[in-house]
Amino acid sequence: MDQSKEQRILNFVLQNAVRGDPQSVVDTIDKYCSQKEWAMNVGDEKGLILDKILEEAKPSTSLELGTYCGYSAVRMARLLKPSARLLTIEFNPKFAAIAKQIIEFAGVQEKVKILEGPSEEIIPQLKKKHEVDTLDFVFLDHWKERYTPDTILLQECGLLRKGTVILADNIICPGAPEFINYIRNNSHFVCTNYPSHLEYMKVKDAMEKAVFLG
Ligand SMILES: O=C(NCc1cccc(CNc2ccc3[nH]ncc3c2)c1)c1cc(-c2ccc(F)cc2)cc(O)c1O
Ligand SMILES: [Mg+2]
Repeated sequence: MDQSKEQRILNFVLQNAVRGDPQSVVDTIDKYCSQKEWAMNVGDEKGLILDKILEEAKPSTSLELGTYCGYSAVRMARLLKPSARLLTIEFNPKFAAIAKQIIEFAGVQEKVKILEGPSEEIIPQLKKKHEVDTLDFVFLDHWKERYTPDTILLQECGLLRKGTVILADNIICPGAPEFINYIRNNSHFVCTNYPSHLEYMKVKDAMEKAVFLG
C-alpha cells in the first residue's frame, strides 16, 4: 500500500530532525514542505505571527482546532511555560496518528493532548471530561466553515473569558468569509488582521486575531 503524504512527512522528520528538539522538527517539516511536497501546515511565515501572538498571550490553557500533522502543536508547545497545556482536536484518525508521533518525537507530549473526533462533539466535553476552566488561547485551523459555529459553541460552553485570544488561519486562502463577517461585526470581540502568505507559496493569505471582551 503506498504511503500517504503525511507518512512521508513523518518519515522525513524521523530521519532528519533531532529527537527532543521541537525547533528542529518545525524546521524539518518546513524544509520538506517547501522543497518536496506542499502540505497545509501553518508554515514558517504565518508561524512567526502565531509565535508572537502566543508569546504575548502567555496562555496556561490553549486549544487548537485542526491538528493535522502536529506542526503548529509543536510550534506552540515549544513556547509554552512548563505548566501550560495545549489541547488539540483532530477529526481525521490518520492525521491524529501521525501528529502523535511527531509530537512525541519533538518531546512536547507532556504539554500536548490530542483529542480525536469532531470539534462539535469534543468542545462540550472540555470542562467536565478534560478539566478545562476557561481557555486563554484558541487557534482555528480546521474546516473553514466550522470557524463560526465553533466560536459560538465555545461561548455557549462558557469556555471563553475576558481577554481570551482567538487566532484564525486562512482568512484569505482558502478563506473564511462568514467567520470574518461574524467576528468583525460582533461587539464582544476586538479584531486585528495580519496579512501574510499561504504556507510555502507566494499566494496572499492572512490571519485574524479576535480578543473576547466578555
Ligand atoms: O482546509 C484546511 N485545513 C482544514 C482541513 C482540511 C482537510 C482536512 C482536515 C481534517 N481535520 C479536521 C477536520 C474537521 C475538524 N473538526 N474539528 C477538528 C477537525 C479537524 C482539515 C486548509 C487548507 C489550505 C489550502 C488547501 C488548498 C489550497 F489550494 C490552498 C490552501 C491551507 C490551510 O492552511 C488549511 O488549514
Ligand atoms: Mg491552515
